[in-house]
Amino acid sequence: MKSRLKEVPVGEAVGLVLAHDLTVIDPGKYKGPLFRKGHRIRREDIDDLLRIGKEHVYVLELAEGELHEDEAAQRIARAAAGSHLALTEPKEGKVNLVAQVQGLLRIDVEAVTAINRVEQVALSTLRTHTPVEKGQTVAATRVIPLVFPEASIREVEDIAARRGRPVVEVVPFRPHRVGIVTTGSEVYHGRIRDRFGPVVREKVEKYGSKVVGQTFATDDKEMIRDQIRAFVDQGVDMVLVTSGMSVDPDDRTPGAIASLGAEIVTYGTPILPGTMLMIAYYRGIPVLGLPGCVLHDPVTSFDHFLPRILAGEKITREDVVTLGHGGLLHFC
Ligand SMILES: Nc1nc2c(c(=O)[nH]1)N[C@H]1C(S)=C(S)[C@@H](COP(=O)(O)OP(=O)(O)OC[C@H]3O[C@@H](n4cnc5c(N)ncnc54)[C@H](O)[C@@H]3O)O[C@H]1N2
Ligand code: MOO
Repeated sequence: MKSRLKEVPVGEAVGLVLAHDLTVIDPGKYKGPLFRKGHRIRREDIDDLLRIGKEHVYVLELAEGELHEDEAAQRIARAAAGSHLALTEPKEGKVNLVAQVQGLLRIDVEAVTAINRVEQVALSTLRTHTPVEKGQTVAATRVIPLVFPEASIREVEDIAARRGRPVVEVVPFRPHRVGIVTTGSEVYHGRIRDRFGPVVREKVEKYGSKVVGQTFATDDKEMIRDQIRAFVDQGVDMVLVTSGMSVDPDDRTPGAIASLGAEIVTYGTPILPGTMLMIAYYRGIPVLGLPGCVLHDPVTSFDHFLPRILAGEKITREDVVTLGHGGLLHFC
């Protein structure tokens, strides 16, 4: 049986779903809907309905196997939401997923596509790996028609359940203790003032981590290497080495990181600016070589990888090579 219209006295309409818009006219002041089609009538609405002359209303009777849009949206949102997300109350068939903590948004992109293949379902999200703030809406779902087949919702629920991981989740950042090694003889000898330290510190602290020390090295491979090792010996959770990442004879940072015997995940990323970034792990601790552009470009490859690492991800070569599509942030 399909849903159908039914006339009921307003007194008996509480909890039922209005089948059409109800318009109120206040002469000279307002003309517009008092309640919209799909509104679930509440006890406190009865006086308003009687005041505009409605003693009876048309309501929708849902048939077996049919859901109201609000309930359908709620079930999709519940199926998709993983940890650290809250659902808003449904409104006009729409439910938002709101981050409950600051952290890294992780999306199962394939699952989102599979869910959107189900007819008349819409699930939209921010891009995966976006750093999000507490209170930020990270995804929203809605169904298109007012009355929705429950079978389609079950299809969505099955897709989500089969993936074995949340479709949408927020992973909180873990506080890291960070050491900065600033390279460059011009900075070491005081020919120019260090501007890299403050830039990196601000980015790290924005995500709740702490810079526990900054040391300075000339363009000398051994000196840079020893300062990285000293931070790791001291027990930091991450080392960031600034500049000296290019191809000039005085660019010693990649060689210094390699000479530690670190596992080099990548020297080079398909994100621009920030192509000359290095990601390595030394005794399990992430060591990043930051190219000069991190100093002068507001958004670079570093801004992509930093939140992922702070959320506990171990970056792989595959993670890096798949970033070319959309990796052109701007020309530099
Ligand atoms: N032939 C090529 N040249 C360059 C390439 C390339 O692929 N081939 N890549 C370019 C790209 S992209 C970038 S990014 C930079 C990489 O720069 P470096 O990491 O080597 O940075 P430096 O040359 O050491 O420094 C750049 C600039 O910034 C000043 N600087 C560095 N550290 C500090 C600091 N702590 N405080 C203030 N200022 C600092 C430094 O004095 C230089 O002027 O290479 C391109 N070239
Ligand atoms: O590597 Mo530069 O790091 O693209 O601007």
